[in-house]
Amino acid sequence: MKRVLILGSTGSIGESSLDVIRRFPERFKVIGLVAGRNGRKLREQAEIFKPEAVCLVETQEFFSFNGKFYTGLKGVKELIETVDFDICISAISGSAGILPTYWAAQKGGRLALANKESLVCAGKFITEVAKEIIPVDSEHSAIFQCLNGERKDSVKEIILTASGGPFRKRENLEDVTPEEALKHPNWSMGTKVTVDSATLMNKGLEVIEACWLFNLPPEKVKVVIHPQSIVHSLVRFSDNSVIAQLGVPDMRIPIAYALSYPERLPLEVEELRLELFGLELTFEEPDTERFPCLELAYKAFKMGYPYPIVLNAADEVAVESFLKREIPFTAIPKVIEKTMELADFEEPSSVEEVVEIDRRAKELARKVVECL
Ligand SMILES: NC(=O)C1=CN([C@@H]2O[C@H](COP(=O)(O)OP(=O)(O)OC[C@H]3O[C@@H](n4cnc5c(N)ncnc54)[C@H](OP(=O)(O)O)[C@@H]3O)[C@@H](O)[C@H]2O)C=CC1
Ligand SMILES: CC(=O)[C@@H](O)[C@H](O)COP(=O)(O)O
Ligand SMILES: [Mn+2]
Repeated sequence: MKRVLILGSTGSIGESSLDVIRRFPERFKVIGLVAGRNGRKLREQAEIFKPEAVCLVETQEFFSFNGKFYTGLKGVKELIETVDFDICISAISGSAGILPTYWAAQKGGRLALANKESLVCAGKFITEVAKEIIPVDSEHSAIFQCLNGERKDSVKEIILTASGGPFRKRENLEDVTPEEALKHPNWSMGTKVTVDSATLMNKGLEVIEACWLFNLPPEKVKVVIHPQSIVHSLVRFSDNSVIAQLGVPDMRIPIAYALSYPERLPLEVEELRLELFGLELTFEEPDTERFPCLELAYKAFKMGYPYPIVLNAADEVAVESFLKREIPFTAIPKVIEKTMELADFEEPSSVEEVVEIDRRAKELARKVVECL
């Protein structure tokens, strides 16, 4: 029986994780749940899964519950230190996930990682302390599966697939609305990652995530647009064999794999039936002129610390401003580029310094937004 802690249990990945765990009660037990501000949903989850401890980080709200109740960021730290878990699913959205992910990695056990922002910003520190990281992000889970049993020196390059988002074919991006940006063609996800998919920043963050996870230089991490989101990613080997992982777009598949690796669970989700649907699998180059965020991410990673932290912070501010209709969709990459230009921060020497740079870079990005 594996004891599972979920950071971000009330979100899209959190709920899909609970759905997987619920199907295998003999294999997994929920031991702790951490959420931001959705006390109502956390309470329902606590009633069903009966964890030893819960934490609401962003409100002082409290509900009576037969276990330990923590609040605030200090509360997450205490919960992680106190609760004895085998697997932590890291699924808080954004840079709010950096410290909880780091603390969970430090504690030992398996880190089932969905929160890509924590690797983008603090990959150096998290990979230093983590005992085992199994990716949950669909592309990285695909790469991880393709690399299974292969020698690292046989890898020529990895190829991340990107759906291209809802605006792949749209001429004019100036008048894009938040409602349109929140309609992902294939995946149902939280708001931040959905808008990032529409700008291609999600793929940029995933390139950096892949560099840390698989210890590869950015030159060996490529991106191809694949609008059907069936091929989740590919690896090209030294003999020019290409191995890919395919499946229906359902996050319960990579979540289940991260929980059960090296085994596979008998997971009842929709089968991929290519012959029934006459499904076409197509691939094309990303359009980096209309979607500059992808190139900005490569640039930030090549520039090194602290630029990936600044990139991510500015993106979070820009996405929030776009969703509040303060800036147009096309201003998102402009805010990020300008914030990176103005940023004058030192290289961080600890995860606490990463968090401080994130805070200051967000302040700077807000000023950039005001000046637009
Ligand atoms: N959704 C998906 O299919 C995929 C997501 N990912 C990544 O997984 C992560 C989560 O994404 P997703 O589930 O879509 O996001 P959601 O927005 O659906 O959920 C975010 C979760 O984080 C919690 N949260 C937010 N802020 C804080 C905070 N300060 N402290 C503690 N908890 C907080 C929310 O709590 P509350 O709601 O209670 O406020 C919620 O539980 C992201 O990094 C994303 O990029 C990666 C691949 C696929
Ligand atoms: C499901 C998942 O892993 C998301 O990160 C997904 O990749 C988003 O789709 P895009 O390919 O459009 O970024
Ligand atoms: Mn992904």
